[in-house]
Amino acid sequence: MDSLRLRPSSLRSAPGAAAARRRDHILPSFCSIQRNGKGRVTLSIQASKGPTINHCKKFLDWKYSNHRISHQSINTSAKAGQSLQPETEAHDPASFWKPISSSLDAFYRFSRPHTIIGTALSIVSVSLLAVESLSDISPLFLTGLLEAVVAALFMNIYIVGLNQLFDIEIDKINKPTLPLASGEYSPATGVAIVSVFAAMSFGLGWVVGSPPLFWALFISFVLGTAYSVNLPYFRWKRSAVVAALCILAVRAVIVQLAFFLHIQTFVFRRPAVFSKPLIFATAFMTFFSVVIALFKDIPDIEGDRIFGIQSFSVRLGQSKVFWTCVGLLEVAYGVAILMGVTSSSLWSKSLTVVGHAILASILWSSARSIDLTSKAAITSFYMLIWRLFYAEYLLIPLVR
Ligand SMILES: CC(C)=CCC/C(C)=C/CC/C(C)=C/CC/C(C)=C/COP(=O)(O)OP(=O)(O)O
Ligand SMILES: O=C(O)Cc1cc(O)ccc1O
Repeated sequence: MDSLRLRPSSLRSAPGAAAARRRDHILPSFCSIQRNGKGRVTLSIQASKGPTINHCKKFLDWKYSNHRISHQSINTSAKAGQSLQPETEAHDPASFWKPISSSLDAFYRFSRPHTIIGTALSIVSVSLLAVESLSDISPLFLTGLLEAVVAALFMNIYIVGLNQLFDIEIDKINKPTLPLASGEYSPATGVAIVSVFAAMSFGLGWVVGSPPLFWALFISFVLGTAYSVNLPYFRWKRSAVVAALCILAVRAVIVQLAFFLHIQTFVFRRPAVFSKPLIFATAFMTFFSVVIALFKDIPDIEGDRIFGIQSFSVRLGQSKVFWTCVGLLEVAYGVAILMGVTSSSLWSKSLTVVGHAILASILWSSARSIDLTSKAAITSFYMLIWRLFYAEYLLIPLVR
């Protein structure tokens, strides 16, 4: 651990101390703060995560912007741009891998892995709905599926990356470990990454030549852009209803219908038939998309309030939104169980009923024990919702 020492006076007497105190808990994963009895504040940097002194200065600049603290008042032996890793490690072979692993770590966080897993699983799952017999699982099918998944993941990275580019200030409060908010990525790096991924997604969609795939990418691009960009008539995330509709349109409608049509009509060259499991998947994911759209903002009310984002949690309160989400999912599970009961196939009936009953009870027992005053608990519950989303896509191909 290397450390930066701040002048004690700058943290005690400066104006705006209350505002800065509110930010005291906001630290990127590589920083921690200790105060001693004499009012001296030490910010410790975990060198293994690879931040440079510039990252730390940028972060301190923001965090203590209400204090009279300048770059000059930070005492450190490291020079600007220099990594905080100790010099003795310079020739250590392990130090060769550190920048690589910290870049991979930053890109991993930038890609919002929970959304990536959700997109990949959902496309594989709906593609399987077009499979009629084992002989359909051919190289033709696997290539068509792979092309669709890769193109969608590129677009997913564009959408979530663009969102981070336009939310840098909000994320400094709500999600300070995201690489643009923490200063690990400069805005120029962010712009370069999202541009390359959008271009690769459209490039792949164009080369494949599947109309449903191309339209799926294009509509997701338009909605993902309109959701985040700060231009007149856009930044639809400001309105909770429009924001939820964007997510619903992509996750509930486009993913189910367009990716099914890509496999059914473009890969298999069969007529489009909207089967019972496909209608079930679209209806179920309508509930799930609304829940994701509402729930993702529950832990974020502090930053959203400051930046005028009128999320349902900001308007109605966290507890109301939390229980609405749990209620919506329980209703969806109830409908799924009823659908399972009406199935003519015994194995599908049993798996659908038992599977959904298990998921519904996991949700209910976790909801009853949550501490809604803890941001960490709400965030981990949000991840449980994503795991239930993944589990649903494992069940959907079994619905007959
Ligand atoms: C290409 C295909 C078919 C899928 C992409 C899969 C995605 C990303 C679907 C979501 C569609 C969409 C319009 C999303 C916009 C939502 C978004 C970027 C939400 C981020 O919400 P914020 O609350 O702003 O951000 P944080 O969660 O980072 O706080
Ligand atoms: O993908 C989605 O359905 C919505 C979404 C949720 C989230 O927590 C972060 C990014 C994002 O796009």
